[in-house]
Amino acid sequence: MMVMKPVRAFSSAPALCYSRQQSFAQTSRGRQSWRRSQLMTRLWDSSNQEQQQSRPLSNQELVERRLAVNQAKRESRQRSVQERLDRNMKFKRLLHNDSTTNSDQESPFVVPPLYAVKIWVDIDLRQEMRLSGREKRGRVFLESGSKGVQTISGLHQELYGFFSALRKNTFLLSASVPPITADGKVESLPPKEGEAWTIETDDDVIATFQKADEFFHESAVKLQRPCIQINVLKNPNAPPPPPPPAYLEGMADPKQSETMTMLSFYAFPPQGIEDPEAFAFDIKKKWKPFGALGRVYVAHEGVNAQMSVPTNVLDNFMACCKIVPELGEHMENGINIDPQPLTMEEFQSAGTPVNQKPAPPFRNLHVRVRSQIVADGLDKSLDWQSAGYDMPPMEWHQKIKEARETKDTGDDTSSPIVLDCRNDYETEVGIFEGAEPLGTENFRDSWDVLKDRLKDAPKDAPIMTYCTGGIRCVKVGAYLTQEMGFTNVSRLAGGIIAYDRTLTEKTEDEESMFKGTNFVFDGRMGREITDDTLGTCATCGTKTNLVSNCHNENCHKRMIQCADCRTNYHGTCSHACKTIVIKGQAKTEEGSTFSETASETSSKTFESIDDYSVGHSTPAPSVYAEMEHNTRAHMPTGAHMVSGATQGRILAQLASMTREGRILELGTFTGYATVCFLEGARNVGQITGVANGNIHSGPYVMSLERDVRAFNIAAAHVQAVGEKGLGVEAAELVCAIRNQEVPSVDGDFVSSSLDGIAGCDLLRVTDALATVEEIASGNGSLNPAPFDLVFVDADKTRLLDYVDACLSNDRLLNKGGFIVVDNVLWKGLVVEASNGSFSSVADSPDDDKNLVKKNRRARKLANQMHDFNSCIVKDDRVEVVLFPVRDGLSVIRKK
Ligand SMILES: C[S@@+](CC[C@H](N)C(=O)[O-])C[C@H]1O[C@@H](n2cnc3c(N)ncnc32)[C@H](O)[C@@H]1O
Repeated sequence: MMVMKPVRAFSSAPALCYSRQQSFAQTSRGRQSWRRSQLMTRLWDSSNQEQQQSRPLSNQELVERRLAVNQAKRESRQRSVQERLDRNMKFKRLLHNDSTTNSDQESPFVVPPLYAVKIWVDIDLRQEMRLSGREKRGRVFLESGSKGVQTISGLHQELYGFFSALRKNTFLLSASVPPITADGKVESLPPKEGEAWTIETDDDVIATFQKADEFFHESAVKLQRPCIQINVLKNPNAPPPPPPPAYLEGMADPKQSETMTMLSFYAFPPQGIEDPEAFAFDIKKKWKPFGALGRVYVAHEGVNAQMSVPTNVLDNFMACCKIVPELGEHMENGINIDPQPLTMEEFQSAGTPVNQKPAPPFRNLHVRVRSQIVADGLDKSLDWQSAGYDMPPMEWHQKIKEARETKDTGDDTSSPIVLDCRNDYETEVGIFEGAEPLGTENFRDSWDVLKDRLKDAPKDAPIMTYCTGGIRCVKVGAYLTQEMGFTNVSRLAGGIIAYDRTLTEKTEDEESMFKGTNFVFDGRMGREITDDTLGTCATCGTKTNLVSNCHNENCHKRMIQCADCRTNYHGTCSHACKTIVIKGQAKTEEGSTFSETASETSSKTFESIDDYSVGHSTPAPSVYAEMEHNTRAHMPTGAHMVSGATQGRILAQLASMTREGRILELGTFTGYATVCFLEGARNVGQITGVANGNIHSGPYVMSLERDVRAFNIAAAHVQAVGEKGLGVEAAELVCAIRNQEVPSVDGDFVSSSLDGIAGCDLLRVTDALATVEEIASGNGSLNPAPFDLVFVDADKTRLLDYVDACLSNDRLLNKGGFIVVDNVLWKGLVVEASNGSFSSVADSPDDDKNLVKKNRRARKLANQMHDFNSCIVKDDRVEVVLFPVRDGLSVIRKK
């Protein structure tokens, strides 16, 4: 678990940068940075400052510092939005009470005096601002009197809070008396000619609210409170929006691009990057229109980027990079472009598969601030501008060819020393002829290797270095010349990527001196340059050039592994990691397999009560983890719906406690809980001695599902369990489902049984509620013997109907039986629902439409869940215990 350090831990070098920041603060970017540094200065622990002054920021500190700044900004924005929302909510409640308890017009303001302000927005401005529905039908309540809005800036603030897209100086305000319908409803219509007055000054604001008061008292129609309409009009004199930068002119729509181009570049600008955070923020914003993806590192020393850009906007992207002062001419060798763009289809599967599914090389654009763009581990910074000769690829090609020929003649005394400055796993799958690998596991180890390798070399020995894209050789070149005193150092300009491209572009049928695969730092993990297979699978020893990272997050070792082993080992490097991945746990001893390793707990330390509780509960058989993995592989977007280990154990235990082990599940999904129930029902059968349970008697599970795909996966799972039980063999069988197309069930019905004791039927239905109501009515085709436990886990909006079907008579659920309802805490939001105000899913002006929609749905469901919980606890036909496990599980006993 990641533990956030307290803010105090940001002990970097405020005083060190202080004077520089003061002069820097005179520029506009400087001012931004200045404000940020001021904020940070407040966060720093002054007692630590002096001793920390000269220490450069560590990577971790930089990251934490950025997180803290962003967090502070987010919190402050959220606070102000929340305050507005709370206030409006409070007003609405007060107004509601007021209107229900006090309709006396003589004293309308029992609650704080409020104005109902209708907001009408000019059509042009509406379109420009792309207003949401709520904004178009604007209404706010503003307090009057000393707490109310009395100034023009106060009124502007209210409007900025209301319209997230409203920009300073782009609008004018006027006010008018709103039209009132005969039954007292306040409408919001465009103001009539000559009936509106402008609001420009504080006096206009006061006069406007006075007018509202007058209208309230004089209106022929009875009004609940004073109201006024504020009109937001487009300012004809507003300065035109700045023209788009030249590099965006005439740009194609990146979404229409048929191909993606992979590229990389780096820059070590001589002046460095003054404020990496501001730079990262700026550059991300600049690149947004291009739909670029990738991973970019920014540090004081420069920029290092691996990206993919839609090919139809590549020229615009490059033009944009050129005018950024820190990039531009400092992008050594320009932008390193992969010779062959990928079609969109190729791109979608060019990355390393995730959960055995195709994945693109990049999914997002990450621009991250680091302490260095290539971590070198040196204790001082060298002059990156002076790093030897940047040798053009064709010259390099000739030199390597000559070296080969010389070597063939047996005289290689004058040959250059060619050093491959990449790590061992990169060198293993591809290398230049005649090159010597440094054989490092990490770039930081290069210096000792170089010292050792070159200790006897004359200072004028020709040394040629290369790496993937050239950036590492800048550091190696600087080290060799400045620290070791070599005078004849050259580096392959643009690295292997540029070599490959240049050779392809400039020659026909010229033999590449680089053999094998060029490892690249994006999801492709390699680009084949020649078909030589040089690597050896670390797991089985066959020849392969495939490189991947171990899927066990705690290991993540980069390794060479063939496609078969990748599948068999679940993308991990060893049996140990495979077991961890399968079990979804973080710690297992080397060599253990699927076994239920309760003994591991004795030596384990625990980080939380949850961790401790899991560690001291009998572990679930490994087949369950396999089912979860299959769900993630085949239905990734719904994988969170699976009950999972903790809840699954509770469900199995509850099923084991029932009288006859008869369980009905509503919402099978991929069958995880179904198998838990089968396990419990089997346990009951083993005690009672009743076997071969079925729809009419004995231990039996019926589960209803409407989704075909989920149904098919669940069918495969329960059938595997029916065939192999719950042990290791079942785990292997279930695991095998992962890599195959799940077979479609012929029909809507699948039967299985666990250990010949507990029977199971999966039914595909159109609507579980209709089916249970039919069973409860006794008039349908299904007439199962009553169940002991009904697990309600289908649609969450009709819970009371499902429960009613269980309680209306005893056909569906036995007396003394249990109804178990999942998700009753709805991500903890029921607490906020019960308070009538949501803070964690409140709308914020910065939220995009999707988030607004998601939050609205979350609030709606939380309210419904709260209503259900409030209702069921008052129902005297049942007794309820709400367990705060996972997303909340209510166990309801039918009296
Ligand atoms: C939360 S998941 C069930 C998870 C499963 N019980 C488990 O614990 O692993 C809910 C499932 O109910 C299904 N569902 C939702 N509404 C339904 C309905 N009216 N009839 C049948 N199935 C429904 C969904 O397709 C989904 O697969």
